[in-house]
Amino acid sequence: MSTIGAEQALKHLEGWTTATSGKAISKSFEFKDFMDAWSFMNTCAMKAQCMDHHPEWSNVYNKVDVTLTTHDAGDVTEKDLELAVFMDVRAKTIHYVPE
Ligand SMILES: C[C@H](O)[C@H](O)[C@H]1CNC2=NC(N)=NC(=O)C2=N1
Repeated sequence: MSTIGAEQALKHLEGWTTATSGKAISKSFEFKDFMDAWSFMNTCAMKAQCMDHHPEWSNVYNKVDVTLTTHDAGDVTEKDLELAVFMDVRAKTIHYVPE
């Protein structure tokens, strides 16, 4: 996996910032309610599992705080960028329809 570093990754992303002294990237996502936040996390969890690349994140009601880094590399890699792009697309398209 190639290390690209936070600064390089941020050139391709909107709303993300550097974290952990440039060794990670972070973003806070906000949704309509808990179900939208949970739906977002559910989809991203499946993507993360498929990639074998897992986010550090926390959820409070409609907010999800995400930090991405590659533990094996100790830095930001293309895998973090791929997961960040997936999260941004998912956050934009999310639409929870209650029963
Ligand atoms: C053994 C397993 O493939 C590794 O521990 C994976 C799991 N998920 C991971 N997730 C993240 N974010 N970084 C890693 O280096 C990593 N490594």
